Amino acid sequence: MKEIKFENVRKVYGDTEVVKDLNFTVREGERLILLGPSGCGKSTILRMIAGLEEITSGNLYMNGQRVNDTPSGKRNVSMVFQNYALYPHMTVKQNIMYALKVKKIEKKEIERRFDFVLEMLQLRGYENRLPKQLSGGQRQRVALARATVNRSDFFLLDEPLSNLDAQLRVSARKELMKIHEMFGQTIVYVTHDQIEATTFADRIVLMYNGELQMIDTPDNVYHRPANVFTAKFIGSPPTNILNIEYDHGAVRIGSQSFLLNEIWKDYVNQTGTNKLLFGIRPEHIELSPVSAQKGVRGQVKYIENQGNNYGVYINVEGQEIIAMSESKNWTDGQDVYVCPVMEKIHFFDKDTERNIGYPQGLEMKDGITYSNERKVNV
Ligand SMILES: Nc1ncnc2c1ncn2[C@@H]1O[C@H](COP(=O)(O)OP(=O)(O)OP(=O)(O)O)[C@@H](O)[C@H]1O
Repeated sequence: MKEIKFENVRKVYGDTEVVKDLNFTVREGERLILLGPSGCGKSTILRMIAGLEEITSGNLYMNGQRVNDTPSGKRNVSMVFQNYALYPHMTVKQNIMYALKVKKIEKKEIERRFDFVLEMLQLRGYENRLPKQLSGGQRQRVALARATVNRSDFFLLDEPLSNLDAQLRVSARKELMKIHEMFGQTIVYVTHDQIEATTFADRIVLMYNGELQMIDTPDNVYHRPANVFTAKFIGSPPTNILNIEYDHGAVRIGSQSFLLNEIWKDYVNQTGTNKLLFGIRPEHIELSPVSAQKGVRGQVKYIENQGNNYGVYINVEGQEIIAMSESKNWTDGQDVYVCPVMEKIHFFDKDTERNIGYPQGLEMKDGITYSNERKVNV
């Protein structure tokens, strides 16, 4: 059971609680990404799993065993750091083989593993070089190779690709996927890059300020955000979060309103709350230059060229809304009707900022089935 379980885990430095009451399980063989802004506690969590950081309170289980007091060397983990942490005075070969020698693995088996990993990570010909004689990408592959030959149950990576350029990152990610397919380790991977997270993860743990915000698949984190923070953190530009008045199926922004479809109307009415925030992603808004019943009127503030699309910034009664448009033919000050796509809207409780959930049977246009559960954090 290559599982990692956090049970009420806290980490405190002096007076500061940097990880707060953490409860989640990393499933056997999954690729779990720890994602969140700088300082949210991602590396601390990873280092607690590795045994490099003491746990202040709570329990950490690996393979079903409580490991709070188990030294790092006995946890069956391999780790890759952002700065690779290669031994500078050792050659590529010595760096990769070092841990195996320490573990007293048979010489023939060491050579076999070394040969395999050299081939897989395209390091043949570099065996006798020192780290300083390698490029960043090559050093990164040596660090991956060193972690791979160990064949440990748990593979921990802390921003392993952040020193690489965009192209090298893509190929390194593919190599990591290959390693995972072959050895099926449980992977915990820290990044603050959401593209990296969504392309690599089976599930994402989104952290903020030491607190777990949501744990779910990349699709659900994007389409079914558990709370306002998740909705705003995932996606670029971020989800529009608007102050609204809700009244029996009408969503009012200032003096204007639009009607929800029946399925949403029934759902929100049944929750019995009208203290709501409204969420819609920029890419889920249709813009119309002419009056539209499904929308509210605003004025274009400015246009941002985003390469393949244009971000249109719109003022709706004092609130700013960003919408994506394929057209750049919008002029500053022009009236525009903002029409949210009903299948893609979100409501959050104004006080708790938690998502109130989604109506059963809400049809998603892209054919993917999302969880309709009321996602309250985990
Ligand atoms: N040894 C330490 N002593 C005191 N505070 C620390 C220590 N290590 C980390 N912290 C604090 O704990 C918080 C979480 O740090 P951590 O490195 O886990 O964040 P992170 O999410 O990995 O950030 P980044 O993406 O910038 O690496 C930060 O506020 C940091 O300043």
